[in-house]
Amino acid sequence: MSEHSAGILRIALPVSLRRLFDYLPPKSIPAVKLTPGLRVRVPFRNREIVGVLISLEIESEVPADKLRPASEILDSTPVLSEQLMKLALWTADYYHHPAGDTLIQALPALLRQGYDLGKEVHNFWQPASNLDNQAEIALAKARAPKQQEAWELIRQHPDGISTEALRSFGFEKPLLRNLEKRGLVESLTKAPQYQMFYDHHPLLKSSPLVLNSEQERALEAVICEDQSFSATLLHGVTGSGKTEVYLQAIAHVLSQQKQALLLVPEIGLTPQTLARFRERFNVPVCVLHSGLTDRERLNGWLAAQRGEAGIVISTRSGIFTPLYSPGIIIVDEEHDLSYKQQDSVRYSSRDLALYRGRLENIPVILGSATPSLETLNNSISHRFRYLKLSQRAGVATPPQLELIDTRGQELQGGIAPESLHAIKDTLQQGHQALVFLNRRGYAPTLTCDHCGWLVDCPNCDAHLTLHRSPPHLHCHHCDYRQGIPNCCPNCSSIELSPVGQGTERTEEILAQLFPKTQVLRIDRDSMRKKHAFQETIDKIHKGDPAILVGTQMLAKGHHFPAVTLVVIVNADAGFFSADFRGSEKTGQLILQVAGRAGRADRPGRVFIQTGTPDNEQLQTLIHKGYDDLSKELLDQRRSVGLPPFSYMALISAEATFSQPAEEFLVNTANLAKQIIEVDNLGGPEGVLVLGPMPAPMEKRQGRMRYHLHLQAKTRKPLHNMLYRLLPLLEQDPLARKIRWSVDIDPQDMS
Ligand SMILES: Nc1ncnc2c1ncn2[C@@H]1O[C@H](COP(=O)(O)OP(=O)(O)OP(=O)(O)O)[C@@H](O)[C@H]1O
Ligand SMILES: [Zn+2]
Repeated sequence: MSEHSAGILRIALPVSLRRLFDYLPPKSIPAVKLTPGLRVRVPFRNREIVGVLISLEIESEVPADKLRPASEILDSTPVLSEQLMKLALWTADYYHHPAGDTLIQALPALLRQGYDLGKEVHNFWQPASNLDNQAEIALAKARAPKQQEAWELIRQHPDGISTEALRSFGFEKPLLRNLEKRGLVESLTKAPQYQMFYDHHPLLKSSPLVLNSEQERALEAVICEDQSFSATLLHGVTGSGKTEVYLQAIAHVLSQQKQALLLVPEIGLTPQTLARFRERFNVPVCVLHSGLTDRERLNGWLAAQRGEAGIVISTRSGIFTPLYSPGIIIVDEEHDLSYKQQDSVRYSSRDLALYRGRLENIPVILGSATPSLETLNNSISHRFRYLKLSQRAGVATPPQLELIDTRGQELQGGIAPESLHAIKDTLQQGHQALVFLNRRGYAPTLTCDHCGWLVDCPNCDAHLTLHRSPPHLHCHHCDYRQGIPNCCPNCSSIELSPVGQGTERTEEILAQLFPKTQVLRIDRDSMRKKHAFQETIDKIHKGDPAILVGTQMLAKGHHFPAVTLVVIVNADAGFFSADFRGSEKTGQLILQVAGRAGRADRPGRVFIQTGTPDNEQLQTLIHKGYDDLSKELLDQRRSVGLPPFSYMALISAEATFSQPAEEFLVNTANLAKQIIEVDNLGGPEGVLVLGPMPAPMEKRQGRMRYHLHLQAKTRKPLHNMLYRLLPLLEQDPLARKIRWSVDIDPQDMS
């Protein structure tokens, strides 16, 4: 133990060790006051790394002669607020991940790498100094509304407005360069200057819709209180106008000079959603998602931290976005699996949103048409307030769901005759039809008609998917690709045929059947090019008759007014999945896809094709709806003690060969059982150890995978056992030979 009068810096470092590290202050005394949340550069082993100061201590367990000084304090003010540090440390604790690594991941990449915020200069735009009004007249004549809008904004800022601020209003660089060419504006670089979001007047650009009575009640419930912490489930059927409630709740928050954080699923961040926010508000809206460069991400992060952006819209990792004056957190489509991080710190940002709301003492809204069973259960037990929007907004009516029995039917491109008829009718009426198929590629696999050989991935327990454009075989689990063989490698027959349907094949067949109609395919393959998605969405919005064929990408969050028919091909397979969440997820997906039909003034129909029309859960979903299905599923979960009526941790191990991975989990199971015994964590309320067992997909990416489940009725014993277990696992020599991980509240059990 050593005592140090100048203080000891306790620092979180991005390393895999489950502890914090002690350093002395840097030799050259920093000019800034040492406060938690500053970044510090320190020597670690034989390199220098960036960490975050957690606390100042007087003594250390490290002997005085072993303590090293930090190299440099990187910031003058903390990059992480006290609340965000608490959030990150809670995340590390709850998800049993090393604190340093968790904390560092809460920062944008450039800050992790030690980027110097002190030397920052920003790009600004201001009216040209030798502006002549001919240029203005020319612009007015040019009928370029977006340029006109940008020009008016810049004109209101004689001292310049930053490129970043302009971007958050939706004005990108090329447009600004155009204004520059016209001689209207000029750009300059200078030290950052900030304009607070509430200094933009008025706050609203366009007026809100008149709410229906359910929306009105929901809005009042959310904003009437003192804006302190509350958790609300907004359960609104598809098209019920949840987004309008969010918009108006946000307007209220902004008027109190507070900011809003809206989380959306990775796939839900549609350009229309963003456009809707930018049309409504006259404050900068900052958008954070995986497609940004490091610089763009940092800029957005800073705009939120400094209070320049009034609204932050972000996917999962945005839950750690710093806010100058937090006012509300909204998690849209809260049931979506993309909120759960599947590697490194396996957090659920929906669950973190609730914890953050508590820390910041602000309301949290979880919205969905198909809430997760966890969230529904929380509202049944009154932990969350429950608000329902049971009607579609405006004049739209709920879509009518029909089951199509495909047994004994001749399908074309996977589509039943009755569905084809309906597509034809829909097109004749001048509307659009949407065909949903959860399989991209041409066909799920390729077979030999002669000997029955199927083409398998060499690295995974999976078939290769056949793709036609360009022609190849592709593993969707490990990305392995190969050419299409000319003959069967088993019997040399040249009769190889595709098995089953993929979006490419359905698109091809529909294009043959409806040669005069445009068939638009929307999946990850067809949307790979940069502007492809936006271009296709624009085509759909034109409203001309069309058939849309797509995967999940098309299913969620979109508002296509001309779609009046939805055909769901084989979505019910998930009801038979081995995963205990299979039925829940399938029910949600079917309803989300169905929800795309009839969202405007024309009623919608939904055909659900199935080979198992008698399936009870499918029947419940169609005839009684999601409320009844979710009640049944909750009863089942309760009777067998599965989440949300129990808590789970999944310990996974994988290696090139089975033996070390399996042995590691056998050791883990034994250690777990010893801890249960010694610490008295067993019994009916205690921890159950299940496994080890092979993972449902035993081989993936060339590795053999095993699972061990730990389960308990309450959280506490499970976490107490993990606190004891995990440090022991780190000491197992096998731990270094294999890959292993802990997943708390696991969602993906494959
Ligand atoms: N009070 C209202 N009056 C008229 N139209 C409304 C009203 N509220 C919402 N709408 C319109 O109804 C449509 C659907 O609303 P919105 O997108 O907000 O629904 P949602 O519940 O978020 O949908 P989903 O969950 O299916 O994506 C939109 O076009 C919206 O402009
Ligand atoms: Zn593979």
